[in-house]
Amino acid sequence: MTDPSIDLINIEKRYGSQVAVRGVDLQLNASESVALVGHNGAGKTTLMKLMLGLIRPSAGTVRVLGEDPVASAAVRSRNGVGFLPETIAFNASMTGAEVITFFARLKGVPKAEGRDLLARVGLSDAAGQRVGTYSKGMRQRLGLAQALLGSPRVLLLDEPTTGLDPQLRQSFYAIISELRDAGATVLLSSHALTEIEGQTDRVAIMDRGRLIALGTIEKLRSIARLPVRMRISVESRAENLVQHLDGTVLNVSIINGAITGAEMNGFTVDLTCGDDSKMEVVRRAAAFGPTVRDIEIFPPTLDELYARFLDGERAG
Ligand SMILES: Nc1ncnc2c1ncn2[C@@H]1O[C@H](COP(=O)(O)OP(=O)(O)OP(=O)(O)O)[C@@H](O)[C@H]1O
Repeated sequence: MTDPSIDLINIEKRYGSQVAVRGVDLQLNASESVALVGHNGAGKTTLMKLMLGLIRPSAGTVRVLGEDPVASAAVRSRNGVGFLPETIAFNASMTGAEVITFFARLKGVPKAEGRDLLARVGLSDAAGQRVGTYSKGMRQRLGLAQALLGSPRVLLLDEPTTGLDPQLRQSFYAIISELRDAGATVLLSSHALTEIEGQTDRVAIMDRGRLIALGTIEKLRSIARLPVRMRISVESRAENLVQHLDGTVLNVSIINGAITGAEMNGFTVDLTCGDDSKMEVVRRAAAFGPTVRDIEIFPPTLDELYARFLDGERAG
């Protein structure tokens, strides 16, 4: 097994009496993308700053590409890290091409790579335009292009899709997947839970400086044990199906309580059930006969899982 690209061991970061991050253990590997989610002030940016070596931990160990990122000798690992900050300001009087050439020079990367990256983020046509005339989405794409200079093995992106329209977001996530497939480690922070669902391999949930959950969405679902929602569509009256299910299947509770409340348009039944009784409900519904037209299953969303983990943490 290869060493993790990012290795945080029992990290604490204090600002005076304020504890920004505490007890964080986090290992990220090559060829994986991870979303870091949490409320404002949860500690996401602080973790990224620690990984970048911009600040030192008050306690614990940070290793990025095998090195302490704060150490002056850590040039190799610093060159292997790309970063897109939450807000990035460029010189408004420079063109996009000039900006990317400037950053390419700083990183010791050939100018041609900057041009290629502008094309990759869809800014070729605007390369000769002053950045001051760019829209927020264009500036964000320019920021992403500078973060990608030098083919970094680790990419840290702080709320990267803010200001991007849905189409740009899709192309942004396509770029992230390509980089991940090519072996990079991608960590991106986000508040947009609906948007990141299915876009990253793992999700890390932070709350008030602590890492309270980490895993694939399937793993988080199995830990959270939230109910699954189901929608069954029938050709005949839905009440008959409800009567067939109710009392025959354990752990089935009808949304809105009363059986009649479970009907929608007379032909649709919404149910919730435990994940472990989901298949039993499907079997029973299928046994109801050919009048069952469709069975849809809605597992808990990342939004719901996030709320559940936060509630659990705050209650416990
Ligand atoms: N330089 C600093 N001095 C003092 N406190 C700080 C400093 N930087 C961060 N903090 C505090 O540390 C905590 C974590 O902040 P951080 O910026 O890491 O959160 P975040 O999860 O990135 O939030 P957001 O989603 O708003 O960007 C907050 O309570 C914040 O006020």
